[in-house]
Amino acid sequence: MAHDPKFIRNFSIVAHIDHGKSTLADQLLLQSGAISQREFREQLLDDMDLERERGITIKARAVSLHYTLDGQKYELNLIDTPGHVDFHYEVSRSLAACEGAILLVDASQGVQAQTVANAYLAIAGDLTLVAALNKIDMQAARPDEVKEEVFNTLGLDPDEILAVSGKTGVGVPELFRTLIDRIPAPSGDQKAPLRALIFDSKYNDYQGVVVYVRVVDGTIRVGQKIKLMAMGQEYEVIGLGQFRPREVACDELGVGQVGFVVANIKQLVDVRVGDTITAAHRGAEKALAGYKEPSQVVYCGLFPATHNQFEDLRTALQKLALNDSSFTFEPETSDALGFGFRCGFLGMLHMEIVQQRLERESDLSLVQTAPNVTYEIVTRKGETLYVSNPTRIPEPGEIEEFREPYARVNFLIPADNIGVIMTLCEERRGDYIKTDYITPTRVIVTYELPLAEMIYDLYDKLKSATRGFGTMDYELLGFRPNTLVRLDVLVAGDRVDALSVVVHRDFADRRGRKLVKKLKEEIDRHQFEVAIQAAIGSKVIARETISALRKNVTAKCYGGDITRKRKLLEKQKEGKKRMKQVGNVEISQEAFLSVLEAGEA
Ligand SMILES: Nc1nc2c(ncn2[C@@H]2O[C@H](COP(=O)(O)OP(=O)(O)OP(=O)(O)O)[C@@H](O)[C@H]2O)c(=O)[nH]1
Repeated sequence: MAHDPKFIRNFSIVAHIDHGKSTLADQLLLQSGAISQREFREQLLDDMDLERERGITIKARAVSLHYTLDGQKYELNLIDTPGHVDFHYEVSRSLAACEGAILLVDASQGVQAQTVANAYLAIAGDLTLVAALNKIDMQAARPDEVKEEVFNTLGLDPDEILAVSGKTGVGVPELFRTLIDRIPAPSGDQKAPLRALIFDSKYNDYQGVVVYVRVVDGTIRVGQKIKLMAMGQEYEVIGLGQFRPREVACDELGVGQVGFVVANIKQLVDVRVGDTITAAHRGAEKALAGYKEPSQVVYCGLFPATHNQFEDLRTALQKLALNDSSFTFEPETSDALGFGFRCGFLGMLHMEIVQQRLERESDLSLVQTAPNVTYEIVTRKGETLYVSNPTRIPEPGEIEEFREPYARVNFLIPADNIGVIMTLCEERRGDYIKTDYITPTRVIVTYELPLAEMIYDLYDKLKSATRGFGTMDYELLGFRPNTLVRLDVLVAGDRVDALSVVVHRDFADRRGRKLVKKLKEEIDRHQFEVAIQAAIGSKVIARETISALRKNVTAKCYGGDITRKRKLLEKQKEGKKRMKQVGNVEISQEAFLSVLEAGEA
């Protein structure tokens, strides 16, 4: 097939989570003949187990399909994007390879926080937006109102908004026509030296690194020597192809085409997403505009529950990093927990996913410390430090200014819930910015909040406060100074480094009291009395005591009641996996995370 860019369209689907992107993508494949009815039902695009279970797309994918409109054959390249707020970064990098995007909105749920956020990402990337209401087969669909919401939030013309069903396929032929009519064809220079944008990469046991590219200028050919411009490395192209959705090999990819390159690249770290591929001989002078590095915003320590599994954990992390270059890890030593790793993630959901994959794929049992953010600290000596581990925070006397990251958060909620959301944010040291009505009953409330106050449970709190109807989105704003202190915990007189947290001074006393109380509940009684203290520097601000176990209590527990005994044993077995011996005291995984709950207002 000739690669006339005139007949190529590159686009993404952007939507709020669960608004039906994957289903629509599959429907596009079905209606273009790329997959069969049976395959359609099997949800082809989400091939990771975890994704399927959780119903979210984690990694961006690119699929090429061929569609004939009015006798002309078109190549349509669909680049799938994740919808969750943690994965903004992946959305932007996928969008950079496109000229257009389908903005998909669930016709019953209406505009949600990530509908707005993702639409803005597409607009910022100068893409043509094709708005479509999805799930119009549903009884609860309310197309007219939702069109109005799209108009009020994004200013898109209601008359141009399509209505489709990814499930039944209704409206999809018209969607194809609109995509072809409205999205501009790629406009590269066929004669110029090769420039291809790397928008994703994936590790594969057989081929090494598979690089996803969009050719901007020139042509890439099998056998050609190429250079990755940022890294400066040269490789020979040993394979090229497209996903349709199965791998289909080809000899070359021309202007505007999207496909994959195999070139004997050994490790994911050798490739930088956003880099430009050019020819090794007489290549392009100037690279394409790359994009930002992913920024890890949440950190936590991961420690093997048993001491001898450190190397296993390292192996497991390295393996995972082969396919996810957006999380980081480095060795960390904790007095309390021994050897482990400090890991950085794009957000809370990302953290949860990584942890689950680790446990699932490597049979490790892990102890996780409370997540925290990175702090910017200016010392009395004038140095600026970035600290993502509370135990590394200098003593109070050495700190000139203590700064924490802030985010601007948009809550899209029913107007009835404005009050609860405001209370939620005020309790979390939020600064109110504004309220915008998108319809008389739905609003966007904007706050600026310390990131540390958001990472644990803000999302869950929002969901329960709005009975599931509220959604949120955030963008990082940078660091701001605050009166922050490190709160330490001493168990039986020893500081347990893994329990240290950073808190605002005004909340420290209350937090300290709650924390020791919570720990008292979480730590089992021992044969001796255990004191639990919260301290700032050397000043103890709260204390609880776990009294010693009396012999006859155990005797009773392990006595006649057989079901109770069994339950106890089971619980013990379960708990054992995640217990850590700290000095003479056993501390459970729950206790390590309880520092978070103690943060709740
Ligand atoms: N009735 C109806 N249900 C749909 C339609 N499209 C998707 N769904 C359902 O909506 C849910 C979410 O669909 P997905 O395609 O997984 O949504 P998604 O946007 O890809 O989700 P993420 O990748 O997690 O963002 C699934 O239960 C689908 O079966 C539709 O047109 N009609």
